[in-house]
Amino acid sequence: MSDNLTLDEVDIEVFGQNYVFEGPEKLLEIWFGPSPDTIPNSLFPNDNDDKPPPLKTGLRLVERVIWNKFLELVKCEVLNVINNDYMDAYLLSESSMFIYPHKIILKTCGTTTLLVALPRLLEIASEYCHLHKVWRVFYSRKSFMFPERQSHPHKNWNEEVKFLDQLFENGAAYTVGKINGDHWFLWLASSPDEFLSHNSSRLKEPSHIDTFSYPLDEIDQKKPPIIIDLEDQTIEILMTELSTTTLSKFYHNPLEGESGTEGGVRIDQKTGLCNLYPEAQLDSYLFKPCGYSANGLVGDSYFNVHVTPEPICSYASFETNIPVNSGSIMDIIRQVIAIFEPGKFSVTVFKTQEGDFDKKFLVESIDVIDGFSRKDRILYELDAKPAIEKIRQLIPPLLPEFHKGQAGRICVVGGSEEYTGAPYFSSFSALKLGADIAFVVCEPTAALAIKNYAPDLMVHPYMRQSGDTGKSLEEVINNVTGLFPRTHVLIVGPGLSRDKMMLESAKGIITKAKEKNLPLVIDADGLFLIQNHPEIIKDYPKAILTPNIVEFKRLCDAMNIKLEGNNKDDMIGLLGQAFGGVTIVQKGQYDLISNGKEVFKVDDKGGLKRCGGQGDILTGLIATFLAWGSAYHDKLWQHDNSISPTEIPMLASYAACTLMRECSRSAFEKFGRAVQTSDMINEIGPSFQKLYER
Ligand SMILES: NC(=O)C1=CN([C@@H]2O[C@H](COP(=O)(O)OP(=O)(O)OC[C@H]3O[C@@H](n4cnc5c(N)ncnc54)[C@H](OP(=O)(O)O)[C@@H]3O)[C@@H](O)[C@H]2O)[C@@H](O)CC1
Ligand SMILES: Nc1ncnc2c1ncn2[C@@H]1O[C@H](COP(=O)(O)OP(=O)(O)OP(=O)(O)O)[C@@H](O)[C@H]1O
Repeated sequence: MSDNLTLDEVDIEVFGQNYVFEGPEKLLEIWFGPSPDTIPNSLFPNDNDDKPPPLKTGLRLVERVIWNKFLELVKCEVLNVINNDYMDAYLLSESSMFIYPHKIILKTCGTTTLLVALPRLLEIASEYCHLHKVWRVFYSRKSFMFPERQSHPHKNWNEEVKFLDQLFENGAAYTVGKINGDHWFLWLASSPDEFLSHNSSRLKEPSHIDTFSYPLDEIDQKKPPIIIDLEDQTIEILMTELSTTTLSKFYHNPLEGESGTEGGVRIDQKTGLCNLYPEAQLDSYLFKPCGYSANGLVGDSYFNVHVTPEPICSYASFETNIPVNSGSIMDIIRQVIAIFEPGKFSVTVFKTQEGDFDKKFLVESIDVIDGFSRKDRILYELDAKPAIEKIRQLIPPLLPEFHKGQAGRICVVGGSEEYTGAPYFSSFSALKLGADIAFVVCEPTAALAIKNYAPDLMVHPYMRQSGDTGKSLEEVINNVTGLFPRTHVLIVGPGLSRDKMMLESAKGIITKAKEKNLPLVIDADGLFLIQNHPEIIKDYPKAILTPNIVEFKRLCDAMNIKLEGNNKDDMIGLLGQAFGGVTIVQKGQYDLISNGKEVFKVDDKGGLKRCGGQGDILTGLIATFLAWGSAYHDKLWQHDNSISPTEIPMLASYAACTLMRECSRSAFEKFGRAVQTSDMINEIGPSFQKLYER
């Protein structure tokens, strides 16, 4: 840059009078699987080591010359490549490309023709990596500054959507923000039949999109099912009207040294960009006469920075998938803003999962920055979680023609001299969620207490503890099974106690329930019974076991599943397999749900008080969702019957776990340390409304 010329004059001298550059990038993410280990032929060196595997698999096997050719279609070229164990990061003449084994992220600015190259990208994945199916696709960009300069299909959003829709069926296109101001376009599609924990959007089956779940009859006993943690988060800070002082730093001044990589390093230091993530492996580049790009790698995450410093179209972007939380997001925004001194900026946080903080809270935590006034704050839920969408279909509508009992009749077998709260929590939660009728079958002294808490419950004092006179084991079992014609789902265990007669009765009741094909939820002392007699429940796919951490370990011991040599999170799949397709709900800091074939993970935020009885609420919730699943298959109301009966236990468990955590979160928010299980029961209605009512 000449000392005597203004930046505008430099631009005119170098580029000519009408030169402008389109800084805002097009961003494409193609996922061929949820994680590197879902990609065929992943080369994991040892199953047992904790250190990350080399991950030099999948898309990373494609040779550089192939990518070079591919990038010609995009109209950009490679300037430099860096890599680490997790990915290869390409610095491009027009932005960046990140290649993981299972996904590719391509971001290009100017008048590049990114989408034109997409069919070739799918061919490359198929030809060189045997990746014939795509699992998730995102395409997004901010509204262009100079749309008239773009080429097909980027001339307008409708053309881009049409282009993508032709490649993948049932994509969803969104516009977010002010149509007559800054706005964003987003197109996305993901696999239709997800076995996942949470929050990614879901569409119907596109030609290139498929899932990776195992059919039950193909279970490989040695291989644990894949655990899908879809946590993925991208933050973008897009800045315009950068200060002249800042802009001048991104011009090449021959007196200071070379441009290119050497110049990039100079800029990193001059601007403080190298301090954003001091631990990052940084690859930066100064263009001639101006402009700057950088890729940074931090473990399995990246960031990139691109700067268009011409004053007439000044623009800088910062993007990262390095996780932030609501505490640290302001720090990173402030740091970036301080470096670029923009006149205007926008922040986009794209999250597939709430993780350890509420997304609403995250958006609200993006505070006002000194010197700026906020014009807009938008929380946009792009699409419901796939499982949630299915669960919504299972919820019976409230119709005037329905009669008493059709929306669910739940029977809880539990409640002893010692424990009266547990069966009450379980049965009352079922009612609060929307079951019509709840019975409690318990020991006579417990019956008195429970009748006093809740006249809404029907309490049958049929159970007997050892030493009680007046009823034989057979009579007890017959009395309880007499309720079966009026029962949709049976819960066994809350407050049952470990009394021998109570456990023997429970055993007989479970056996009879199986003969009647009744869905079963087994918890607490019911699990103690199963731990000693796993054969009672083995191979009964209509059973759900809900162990806490201690009960889970005992069940694993009973089924001879050893922790040594197995990843902690793999155990649930193995236990589900060992029980022959019974659904296991492993409760804890996060909940894992598995039928031995798939694993759902639920880590939505819960409260911080661990009062006794929360597990009992969960059983009541699961049972009600199960009852609704039966009503769905009995065609109680009109629907498309798209959900198979075998999906119900996993979906019901998922629904109940998400709901339970939301109840505990909201009750804790109100009462803090004083919160009680009964306060959580009061949150069932509002929480259900929030999560599941349309
Ligand atoms: N209000 C009522 O009426 C309620 C009644 N209930 C009924 O009580 C009955 C017994 O149920 P339970 O859970 O106390 O027995 P069980 O699992 O054998 O635990 C034994 C020991 O294991 C431990 N431990 C347990 N959980 C753990 C964890 N997550 N993480 C770590 N450790 C854990 C813990 O050991 P500690 O902490 O004392 O060392 C505990 O003492 C059953 O009928 C149930 O339905 C409950 O539903 C609550 C509300
Ligand atoms: N550390 C945690 N963080 C968040 N939620 C948790 C945590 N631990 C348990 N939970 C939730 O609390 C509920 C009950 O789980 P818990 O492990 O306490 O079962 P439990 O011992 O059978 O309960 P109960 O007291 O009814 O016998 C579950 O929904 C679980 O997800």
